[in-house]
Amino acid sequence: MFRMAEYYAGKSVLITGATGFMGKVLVEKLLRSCPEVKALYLLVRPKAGQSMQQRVSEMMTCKLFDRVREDDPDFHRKIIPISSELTQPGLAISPQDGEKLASCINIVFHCAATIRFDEPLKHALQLNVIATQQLLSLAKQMHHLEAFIHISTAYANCNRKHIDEVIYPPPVEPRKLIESLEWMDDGIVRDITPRLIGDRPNTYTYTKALAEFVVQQEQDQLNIAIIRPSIVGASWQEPFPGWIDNFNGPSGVFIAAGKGILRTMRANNDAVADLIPVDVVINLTLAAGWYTAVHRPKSALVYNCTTGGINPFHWGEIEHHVISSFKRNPLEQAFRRPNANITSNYLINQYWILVSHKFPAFIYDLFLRLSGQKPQMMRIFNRLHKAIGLLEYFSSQDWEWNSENLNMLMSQMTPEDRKTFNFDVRQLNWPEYIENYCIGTKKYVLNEDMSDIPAARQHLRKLRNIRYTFNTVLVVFIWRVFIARSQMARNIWYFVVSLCFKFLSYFRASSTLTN
Ligand SMILES: CCCCCCCCCCCCCCCCCC(=O)SCCNC(=O)CCNC(=O)[C@H](O)C(C)(C)COP(=O)(O)OP(=O)(O)OC[C@H]1O[C@@H](n2cnc3c(N)ncnc32)[C@H](O)[C@@H]1OP(=O)(O)O
Ligand SMILES: NC(=O)C1=CN([C@@H]2O[C@H](COP(=O)(O)OP(=O)(O)OC[C@H]3O[C@@H](n4cnc5c(N)ncnc54)[C@H](OP(=O)(O)O)[C@@H]3O)[C@@H](O)[C@H]2O)C=CC1
Repeated sequence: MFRMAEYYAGKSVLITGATGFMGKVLVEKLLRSCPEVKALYLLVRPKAGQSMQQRVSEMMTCKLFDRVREDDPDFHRKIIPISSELTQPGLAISPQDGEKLASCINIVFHCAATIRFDEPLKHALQLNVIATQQLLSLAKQMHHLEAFIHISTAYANCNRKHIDEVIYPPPVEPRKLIESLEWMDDGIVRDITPRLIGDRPNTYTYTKALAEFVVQQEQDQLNIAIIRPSIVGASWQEPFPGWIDNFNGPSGVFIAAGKGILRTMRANNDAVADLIPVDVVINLTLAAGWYTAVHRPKSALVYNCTTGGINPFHWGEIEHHVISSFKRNPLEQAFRRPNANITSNYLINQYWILVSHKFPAFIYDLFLRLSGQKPQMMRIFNRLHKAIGLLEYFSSQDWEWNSENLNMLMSQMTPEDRKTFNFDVRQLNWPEYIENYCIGTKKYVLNEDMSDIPAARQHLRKLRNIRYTFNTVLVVFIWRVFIARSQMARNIWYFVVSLCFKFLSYFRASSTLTN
């Protein structure tokens, strides 16, 4: 059987979205585990005043590439950035670059997308659907293309409860939608978006579903596979545990909880939290690239890349492990001690938002104002509420994904490849993974030093003392205001105290008897 690294040896690979979270891990893994790969062509756009060359050079200095750098300090010679803005006609690739790509590329990995949940429909359509169409056209001109791998999402069909590894009919014919939106101004598109997306929660899942259909249209002319990851989280094992570089999906929620800002969120404790580590997704993607090129399935194969059906873990458990992990390894300058409750009850959540989010934010902002500083906490909470409001759809229900193709793929790999490109999530130990994930957000997203943990713990102790003092003052205040002034309140109070006293005496007496 062909080993995967042998297959990738001498191959030229085209990657879109290489500067993104998953793209970077894909580039790193290809360079590290397939060292004979010939060249990686990355479609990159200039951004934020940086040229595409500068962006790629900066990316390669990132800690993620430390292991590759150790193995091969000259690894960057294999990386060839190609200037491309995916929302432009022809992907804004120069004719020379177009010719070069047509003559040398063997495999395409299409990762680029807008993953924002609040993206205006026109823009999401432009990037997630039209750019995919254009990339497919470019792929059809590639003389030596062996596989085209498209990264979709497990939630592209989240309007269904059970999702098979098939491409479902699209909610609308993409071509018709593109034609009709062309003449509409942004205001009209905004007004009709809820009607168009129907029972999907956002433009992201809607356009990703359309993109799958667009990809499927080319299955007679290209060897295609579609990867559908669920909620992609920090790495499990590679290149090192806990690597993560963004606030997307659960990461922002974890950080907000670790900072003691997020205290409540609407989620179903018993619903499956379908997190999937980024290295698992990338290993599966590379395996799918190899299988598609070598075995050339007759039609596009879809791989649901999820954990829920194989090794389920629930939001309630995630909450418990995130909070205890951040208590052991606190973030610096936490606003309050980490302590979050998730609930599926709307009213309870609203109550805790008021008591645990808005009230402390108001008090803190008042303190800032009085000390001559700019208030900021209410603004942070408003942004947080907007973000978690968009995520609640995914944390309040479960889905079932079939994973037959994933199992088939695993069975086709050699035992060595199964180790090198491991995507067997049965071995995933969730508490350990969540611990590394939380530490990863601290180290790689917030760039905090692990040596500062004793000081961060000291800060948490200070916050705990402030809380105890505040609670004591509150109790004394309530006592003074209500109890001391009303006979009835006093009677109730004495009744409660005497009841507690009786209970205590009873337990003391019964424990003396048993001894
Ligand atoms: C104990 C807890 C237990 C919890 C249990 C429950 C957990 C539930 C988690 C559910 C996750 C569900 C995910 C579903 C994923 C579907 C899978 C996919 O296919 S798709 C893939 C998934 N796709 C997604 O996840 C996309 C979702 N995200 C969005 O759509 C948008 O970001 C937005 C609408 C939420 C905010 O838009 P907007 O207001 O315009 O804000 P910007 O975006 O412009 O960011 C501004 C700045 O703020 C920064 N920052 C961000 N968050 C935080 C934070 N929490 N804190 C601090 N900072 C944060 C951010 O880095 C940026 O910094 P800079 O660069 O300026 O320096
Ligand atoms: N993260 C997740 O939880 C999940 C992600 N997915 C899918 O995985 C893929 C990768 O996601 P992820 O890495 O998280 O996303 P990121 O947002 O981190 O990366 C997106 C990439 O797309 C590129 N891109 C966006 N717009 C353009 C453009 N106009 N021209 C050129 N390049 C552009 C970005 O480049 P730039 O740096 O220039 O902005 C970036 O490299 C996506 O297809 C997504 O749908 C699926 C399931 C879950």
